[in-house]
Amino acid sequence: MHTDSAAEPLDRAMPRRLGSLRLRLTLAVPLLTAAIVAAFEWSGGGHAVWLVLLLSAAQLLLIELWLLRPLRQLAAGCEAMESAPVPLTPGEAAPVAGLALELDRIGHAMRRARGSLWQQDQDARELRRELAQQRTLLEQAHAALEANQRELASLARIDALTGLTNPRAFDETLRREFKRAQRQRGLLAVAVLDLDNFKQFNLAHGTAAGDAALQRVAALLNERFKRDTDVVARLGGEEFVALLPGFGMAEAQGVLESLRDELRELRLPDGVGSLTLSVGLAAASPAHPYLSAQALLQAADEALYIAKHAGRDRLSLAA
Ligand SMILES: Nc1nc2c(ncn2[C@@H]2O[C@H](COP(=O)(O)OP(=O)(O)OP(=O)(O)O)[C@@H](O)[C@H]2O)c(=O)[nH]1
Repeated sequence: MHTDSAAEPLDRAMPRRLGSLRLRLTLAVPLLTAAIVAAFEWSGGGHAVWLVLLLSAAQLLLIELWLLRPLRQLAAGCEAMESAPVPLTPGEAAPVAGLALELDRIGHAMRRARGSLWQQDQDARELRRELAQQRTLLEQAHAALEANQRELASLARIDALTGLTNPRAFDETLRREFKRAQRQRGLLAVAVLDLDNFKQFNLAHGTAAGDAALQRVAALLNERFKRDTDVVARLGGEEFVALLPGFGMAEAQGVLESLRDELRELRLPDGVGSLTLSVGLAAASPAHPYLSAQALLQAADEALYIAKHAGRDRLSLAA
């Protein structure tokens, strides 16, 4: 066996060495056997027995050197690869000769490859875990964003102080209900309600008391106009509006007069006096149509103006 073959790539060295073994078996051993037979015949059955014995011994020696020893080394290499932990660095490798050394190197390379695959598998698992965490965080952020958007949308439609519908949302509803009433030839009443002398109320009791009063009035409006189709909004300051689908002038007037009475009796927080209300009312019907939702609201607003100028604390009907 040649030890300089350590530098040769293993995939080429292995077949070459096995081929060499096969050659020795097929050529050298039969030749020696033939020589032994020839010597035996030449000796004439016993005159040169020593030569036959010598050739037989040489054959046995060659078989031992060329065949059995390499095979033993091969077996030893295989056993070493299976059982003994082979050091990872070539410098630490035990000196194993020839084919066994090559087998040892193959085993060593395979173990390194297996170690590298295992490491890659671990890395992939870690990466998957991180990806799952990132996805969870992303989903949480998405949910928070949606909640914020919902809150913003709701803030955009609701008056912060009273919780009533705000003017923008009211405008949309008014247009929708007006078209519906037109389509169905139904009734639609709109009342604009304004607290009287609220500036003085604020001055007398303070802005906080004014805020509390506005909230109390809003709650009362919600209680009085609570059909599914009723909408109450705060237009701004101390001004409110009620949209009453299905109500004509007479029904709306009855409800609003009751409301004004209730408001006068309303117990305000901290017992800070009382409030009165001026109301302008307009109602659209097939007999009294309006050109647009805006025209209907304006008519109610003009009626409120008349109520204020007539002395406040009253309800005025649009012409
Ligand atoms: N406390 C409080 N006051 C408000 C709010 N918004 C508007 N106001 C006050 O409401 C008052 C409205 O005054 P005006 O427009 O003169 O109306 P008024 O005093 O009620 O007089 P008339 O409407 O003519 O009866 C002002 O003093 C505003 O500062 C609010 O959110 N909270």
